Amino acid sequence: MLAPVRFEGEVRLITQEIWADVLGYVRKNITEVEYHTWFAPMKNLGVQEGSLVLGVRNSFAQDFVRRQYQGLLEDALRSLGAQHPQVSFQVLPAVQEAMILPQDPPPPPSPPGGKPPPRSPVILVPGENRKTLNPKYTFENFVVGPNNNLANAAALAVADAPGKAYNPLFIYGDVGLGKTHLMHAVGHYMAERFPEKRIEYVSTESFTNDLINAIRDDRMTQFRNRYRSVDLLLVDDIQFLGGKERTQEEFFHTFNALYESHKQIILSSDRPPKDIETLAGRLRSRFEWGLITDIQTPEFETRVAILKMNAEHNRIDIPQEVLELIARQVTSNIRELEGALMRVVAFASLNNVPFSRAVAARALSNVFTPHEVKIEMMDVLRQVASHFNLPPDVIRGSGRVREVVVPRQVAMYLVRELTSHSLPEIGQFFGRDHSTVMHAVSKVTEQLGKDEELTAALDTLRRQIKGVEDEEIGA
Ligand SMILES: Nc1ncnc2c1ncn2[C@@H]1O[C@H](COP(=O)(O)OP(=O)(O)OP(=O)(O)O)[C@@H](O)[C@H]1O
Repeated sequence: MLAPVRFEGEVRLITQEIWADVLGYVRKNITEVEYHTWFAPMKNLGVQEGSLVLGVRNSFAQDFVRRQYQGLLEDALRSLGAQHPQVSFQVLPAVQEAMILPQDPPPPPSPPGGKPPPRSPVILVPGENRKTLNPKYTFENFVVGPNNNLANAAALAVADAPGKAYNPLFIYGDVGLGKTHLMHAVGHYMAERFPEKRIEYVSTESFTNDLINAIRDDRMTQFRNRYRSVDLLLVDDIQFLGGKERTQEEFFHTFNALYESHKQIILSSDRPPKDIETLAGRLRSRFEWGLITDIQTPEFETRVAILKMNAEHNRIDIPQEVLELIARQVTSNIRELEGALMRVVAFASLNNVPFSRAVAARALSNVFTPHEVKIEMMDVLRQVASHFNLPPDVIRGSGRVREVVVPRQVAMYLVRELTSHSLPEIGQFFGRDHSTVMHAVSKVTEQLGKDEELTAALDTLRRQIKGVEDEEIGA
């Protein structure tokens, strides 16, 4: 997802997602010919000292693009929130240039009317059996929480005893919750232990397209060999089989062939087999033969842990409170959660400012509207505790000295104001009953306007809790 780039000085990153937004903006403002000539081959090299560095093929392109398009690129960055956008260009060394060209040469054409050339014998080189797997999607990189621990345990069991533990393993859940990641993790695990095993990962869409092409080109034997000779078959988004009779028929035979020879099958779907409409009964029942497990949306702590792991992975030093703010804003899709983190990283890099809650709130304000920010009681407690320089547990504890009582009342007051929790819920959180909360709220209300220090503290705290401090974000 990220394009981490090491520079001599500061290491900065910019996401492919942001780069895609920049390209989208540019494309709307120039002709297609210009776009394909100058922008399609460009490479995003990341951000260095607030400047977006773009790789171009040679010094001619460097001069031309600088003269013609620098302003447009800066406008694009401005539209994404950069306050002082800067763009610079670097001629790519030959190796990096190669990376922007298509990786695989096109397949040689089949001789007209003749059979396709025979397949050369397959020699597996290390890693060859997992070339369709995303290197990032391993068990080590999978954060386990209450939302996915069953699916994770099932995947581990399958990885340990492929074809024996649960066959098929059927993982379902909403978009972007880690189904593909877990499937690939099994693949990596198996590839490491058994380098000679054949592993095939395919989306249902690719399986369908392969089938259509095989029928069209009269290559059904090849098609069948490909899918029926594997040791581990991973099929993503199997719900797309619904309504495709011919593909279902072919998949049915593939499934049987693998199952009968004790080869492992893992399927992912956005819903359980019983909810896949127009799926042939015999396939549905086969999908139910093994184990069906789901992945739910992750809770707050798991979301923070995922962000933390991502940041560490990319060597980004980002404060916990910023991660927490991001985790509160994106609650239901881990792909979006990771995108939000990268948006914040890119925003801070482009504006050359350190990470803070304010920067994160600004970076995400175009994507997530403030009313979506859900404030938790713990947020309020943490901010109040840090404002008064007390540990959160002391505020919730039994201390009755003024230095603790006032912050406790302020915390209760702000929880009442900023969350929708009821008085008894707030009381329970603070280990008190609801009448204590009512008392705290009226005590603080009484002081408002009279006690300037308290009023100012409340204002600051409110802004901090909402992540909208008024600090100037520009460099
Ligand atoms: N528990 C987790 N720990 C770490 N990263 C995770 C976790 N769950 C998901 N991710 C990350 O979230 C992103 C989306 O995950 P993935 O593609 O596996 O989702 P999916 O459920 O297959 O989505 P879709 O239904 O769109 O195919 C990936 O980058 C993945 O690494």
